Amino acid sequence: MAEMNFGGISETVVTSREFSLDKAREVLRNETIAVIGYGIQGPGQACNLRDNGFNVIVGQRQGKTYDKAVADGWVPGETLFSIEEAAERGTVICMLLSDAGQIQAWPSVKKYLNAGKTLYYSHGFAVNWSDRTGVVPPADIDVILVAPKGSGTSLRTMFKEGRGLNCSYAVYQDVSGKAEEKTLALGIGIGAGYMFKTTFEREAVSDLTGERGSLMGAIEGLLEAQYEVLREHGHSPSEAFNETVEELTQSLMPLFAQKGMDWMYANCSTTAQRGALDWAPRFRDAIKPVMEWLYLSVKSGDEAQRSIDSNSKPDYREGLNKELEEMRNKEMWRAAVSVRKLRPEYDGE
Ligand SMILES: NC(=O)C1=CN([C@@H]2O[C@H](COP(=O)(O)OP(=O)(O)OC[C@H]3O[C@@H](n4cnc5c(N)ncnc54)[C@H](O)[C@@H]3O)[C@@H](O)[C@H]2O)C=CC1
Ligand SMILES: CC(=O)[C@](C)(O)C(=O)O
Ligand SMILES: [Mg+2]
Ligand SMILES: [Mg+2]
Repeated sequence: MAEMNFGGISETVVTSREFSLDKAREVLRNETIAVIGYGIQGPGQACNLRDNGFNVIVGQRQGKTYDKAVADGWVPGETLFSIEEAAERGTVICMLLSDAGQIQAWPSVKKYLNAGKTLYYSHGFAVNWSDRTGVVPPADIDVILVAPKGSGTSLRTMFKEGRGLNCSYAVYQDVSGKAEEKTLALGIGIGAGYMFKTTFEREAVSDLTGERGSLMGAIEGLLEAQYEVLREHGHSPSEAFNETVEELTQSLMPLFAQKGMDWMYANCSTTAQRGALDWAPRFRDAIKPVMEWLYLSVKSGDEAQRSIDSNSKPDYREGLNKELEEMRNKEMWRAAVSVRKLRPEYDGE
């Protein structure tokens, strides 16, 4: 564990310097890690754990993602099973079904959660909103969390590049007295870059806020608003797209990712700096009430309920795909396809 100063506030973080991969392997030596669900997080975590030398099996229902598991080298009857069979065989049960799927599958997983097993999550959702999910873990098992702060797809690609994706970690129930050490071992095993400590409640609330806010919902809304205004005032799609998205992702975001926002500012014109410094507080003040509304909507459980209700429908996937198709077909994102093709490094992908 290392104490790190985050802008004046001291926090505990854990990296592979404090908790080595060898130590992680030692801690989980006698465990069979059952990754239940093979959607986005499942493949990232299961494949990283396997490549890191852990004893891993996968549980997934039949269908497209089961076939993906086979293509990734999981062998039916040896390392790939139905959800129930994996839950029975595993000693560490990693609940990586969709959050709505976890509710439906809970009765068939719960019956295999015997004393001595460990229940692992990558989200605080199921347990934090137990009044809505019905998920109440048995009292005689460890319940822990490692939540990658990014897509399972990035978890895997960053691992292959020798990098690591940051994760939060939490212990909800420590029966064995070893819950924290198992949590950290699993975090290192799945390829965490560093881990910061949280609780199930704080993870659930911050995660739903972040993804609805600046990470996904707010950024999409902001980009659309600017693109629409430029187009409504006669600017061409290529100009509107470049000035709204392409310059942000290709030039300016990497600058503030590397050395902070003031560094990005310092590398832009004095004209840009003057204007952006004036407009940033206006945007902050206009957006903050919506952020507050969002936070309270998450905190009250309303957002969790909405996601449970819509994602529990049998045709939820078709519905989501249709909405993504509508997004893809917007002029802004069709313009993006052409812009990407014009990048000098474009290689047909
Ligand atoms: N997608 C991501 O990268 C991230 C996800 N998480 C968390 O990780 C967990 C897994 O999320 P994803 O990988 O996005 O899940 P997902 O939406 O990709 O679903 C995983 C699998 O669940 C199965 N499934 C869904 N409903 C089912 C049901 N009723 N019965 C049986 N199987 C069912 C599907 O076959 C699917 O392959 C969630 O708790 C999520 O909040 C955390 C960080 C990032
Ligand atoms: C990728 C991630 O961490 C999200 C946005 O919270 C999610 O996929 O739920
Ligand atoms: Mg997240
Ligand atoms: Mg999330």
